[in-house]
Amino acid sequence: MALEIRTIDDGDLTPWVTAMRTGFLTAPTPDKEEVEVRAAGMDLARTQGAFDDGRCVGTFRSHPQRLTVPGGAQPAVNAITNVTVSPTHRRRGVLSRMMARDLAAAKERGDAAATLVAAEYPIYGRFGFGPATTSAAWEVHITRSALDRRYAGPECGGRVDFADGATVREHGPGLHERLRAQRHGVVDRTERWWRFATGDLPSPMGWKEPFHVLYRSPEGRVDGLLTYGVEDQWTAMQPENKAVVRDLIAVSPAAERALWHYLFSVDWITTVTTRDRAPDDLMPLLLPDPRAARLTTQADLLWLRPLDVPALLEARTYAAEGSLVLEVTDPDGYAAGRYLLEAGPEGAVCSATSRDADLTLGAGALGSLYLGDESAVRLVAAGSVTEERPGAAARADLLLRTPRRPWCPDIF
Ligand SMILES: CC(=O)SCCNC(=O)CCNC(=O)[C@H](O)C(C)(C)COP(=O)(O)OP(=O)(O)OC[C@H]1O[C@@H](n2cnc3c(N)ncnc32)[C@H](O)[C@@H]1OP(=O)(O)O
Repeated sequence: MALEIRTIDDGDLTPWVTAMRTGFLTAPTPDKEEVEVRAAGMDLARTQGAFDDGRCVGTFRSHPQRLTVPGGAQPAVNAITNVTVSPTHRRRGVLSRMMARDLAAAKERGDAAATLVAAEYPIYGRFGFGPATTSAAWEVHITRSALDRRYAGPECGGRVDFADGATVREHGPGLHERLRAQRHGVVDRTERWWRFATGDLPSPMGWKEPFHVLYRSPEGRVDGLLTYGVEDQWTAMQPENKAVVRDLIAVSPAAERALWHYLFSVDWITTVTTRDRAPDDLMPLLLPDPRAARLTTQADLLWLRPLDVPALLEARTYAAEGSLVLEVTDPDGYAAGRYLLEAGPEGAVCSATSRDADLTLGAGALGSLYLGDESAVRLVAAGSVTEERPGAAARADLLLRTPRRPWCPDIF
């Protein structure tokens, strides 16, 4: 019997979760509670399974997402996740078939783009995705930072207090909404996200209660949240505890500085590790010796696949006034065309044109340039974008690049 790819129904949930766990190399059999918790967050109409003789061997699902773009707009995008094909069925085009179905549905729905976090770099370029944000992980050796650890609370009258999970669920979503309005690359967090982060829903990935700390401004506004765990370690009667940051979001520099400074000052903690930060994170600059913050990983995080080029380019703002003609190639057709972008700090107009192109680029390269993290000049030098008119790549960079780099703090 030929391999069947279809959306799943309630009766498929346990085999579907089993197949996903198999693909992700975790113990295959889920317990009932995990299946129920996962099912509550799935839209079955957007959840595909691949079935071989009735056995689920492939998983794929998507969900609605809001992505903040430069300027603060938050267009609807199609977020893809839980992609697996069992090792017994890999490299037979199963992923390609599920991806084709999902992208067609997203285009039909009018989503401006599709997004995902790639398990491995080589998988998604062929489907028109390009790496659009960079993620950084640091290990901070506090004793080498020359930081004054005498800490008497935040500057300017703000305050830092511990919070329980319920308080985080009360204040976190509003704080995150404010962050989303000001930082491009950030994606929305659902109520479920906050429940998982605070232990209110059992996480399939396991959960250990962390410490939550809120920063309040002098006016009493919650402007920052820090969530961290601690790994206990003592050597020769000396504390060498490690704080592992799970989340640090702030909507003012004062809040950001206060939360880092607080964490760097906690007794017994000599090392702080943090992942999924922006590559231009403020944190190293808060240390008298920034070399004490060692960059342990720097890699792509959010991948973006343009589906509606005019809608996407019109959603963001630009660093300068200018125009650009882009010839976008896309074997799947969704983003293909020649577009005139007339851009400026207040927004842009983008429409099909017959004018000569300034740059020729694939959908994935446009995905990489869109949030401002990548440089067109660099992609031309690497051979993945063609400059049709001298100076066009530098002009594209003047328009597209952003003062702060995009940051996607969440893996989904
Ligand atoms: C958003 C997320 O969920 S990311 C998680 C992705 N999942 C994983 O990494 C789990 C482990 N891996 C898997 O489950 C599978 O190998 C998948 C999903 C990555 C690929 O599924 P497959 O059905 O084998 O992919 P498919 O056969 O459609 O491959 C299409 C093309 O991509 C290539 N490809 C697929 N996966 C990879 C990979 N990991 N590395 C390099 N190339 C790859 C194939 O070689 C093929 O190339 P070709 O057309 O030139 O022959």
